[in-house]
Amino acid sequence: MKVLFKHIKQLVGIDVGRAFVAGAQMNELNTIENAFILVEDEIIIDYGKMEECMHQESDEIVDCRGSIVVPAWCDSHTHLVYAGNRESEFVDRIKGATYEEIAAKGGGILNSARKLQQTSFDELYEQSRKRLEGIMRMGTGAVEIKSGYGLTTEAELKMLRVIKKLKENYPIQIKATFLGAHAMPTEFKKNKQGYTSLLIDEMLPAIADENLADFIDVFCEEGYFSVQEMEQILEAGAKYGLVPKVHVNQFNALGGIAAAVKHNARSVDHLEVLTVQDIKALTGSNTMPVALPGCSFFLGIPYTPARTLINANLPVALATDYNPGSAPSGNMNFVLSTACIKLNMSPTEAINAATLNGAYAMNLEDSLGSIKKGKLANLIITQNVPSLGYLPYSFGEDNVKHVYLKGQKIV
Ligand SMILES: N=CN[C@@H](CCC(=O)O)C(=O)O
Ligand SMILES: [Zn+2]
Repeated sequence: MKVLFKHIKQLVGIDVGRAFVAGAQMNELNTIENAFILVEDEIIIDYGKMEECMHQESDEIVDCRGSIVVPAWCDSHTHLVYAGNRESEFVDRIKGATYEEIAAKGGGILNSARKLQQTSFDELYEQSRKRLEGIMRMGTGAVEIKSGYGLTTEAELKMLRVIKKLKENYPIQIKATFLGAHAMPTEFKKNKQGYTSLLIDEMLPAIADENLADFIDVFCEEGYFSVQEMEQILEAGAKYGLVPKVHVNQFNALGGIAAAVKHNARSVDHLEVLTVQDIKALTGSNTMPVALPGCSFFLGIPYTPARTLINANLPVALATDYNPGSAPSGNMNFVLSTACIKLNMSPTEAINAATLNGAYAMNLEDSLGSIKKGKLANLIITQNVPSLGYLPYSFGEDNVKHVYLKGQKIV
């Protein structure tokens, strides 16, 4: 099946032959005015200027007059498989409690873990697939989903099996991350090494046995997992081929970034707190810094200093952090707006961060994140918008007209 997208006002994100873009490169996007794209089944097979389009053979034609076409968003950090919600904690925070105080009283991640442990596989799948369908409609074409609300072997496996079933049933590209080290279960509060051992000796082999994860994550933070514990867990994960993608520097800079880089982390995520040493550790590495502005917005904590990273010639990726506690939204369009408004990123930088750099943060840059012959046909066709910058500028407005994932029309 061949689909020809014609008369595209502006085709954005033409491949530049790099795995990711960093520093000043982030402010460049290759575009073609009045363009076409030809898709065969799942794959982009040609694109170019409309006047050079020779293709007569397509099965379907999509007239894109007035629309901009961009690669679908690549959301490299979510926890979208969860049970219920944490709306009551939201109200507690409005009344003055902090995220940390709520967690210290057994709320937060442990609250979500209790809910998830009591939820059946089928119910968890049902709740999660609705969120997945929601983000697809908003233009997300690739997503990373973490476990970490199970915190027992059985419940972690349940989460990862739900992710696997989502992968099988939807055209959106999904990567799975094992985040058993998300919080210390109450019964292990006085025996932290006991939980780390359970994670390493029981959970990891069981997950590897069913091939349920691509990445391994640890919440490296005061009151959660130390740098040393993180290193121990990452080393164990590496034995099963799991690549690190870690939560670091959300509230405190503990040296987790340097340790993650040492363990060849694909990405370091959050970075609301950042030191000169952290920048040094990232310089020259292959590790992608990932900013999560939706989390800063929702919790009222500092925003990741993206300008500092970009000015240091580093790359930045943007992701939603979609989860019930710190970012209950999977809307990448809002993340782009927030990145421009609060992180002082230009619209061009934000789009690179949400496409190619996001794909790199999931090890998907060979097949997604830019317009290239042979890459997957994951495309957003916008409404009739005046310019590319209008997308993040008009925050809250729905500028997505159509979404195609692997060549299939979603909306
Ligand atoms: N900070 C750690 N994990 C999640 C939040 C988890 C929760 O509050 O449920 C995050 O990335 O923000
Ligand atoms: Zn997270």
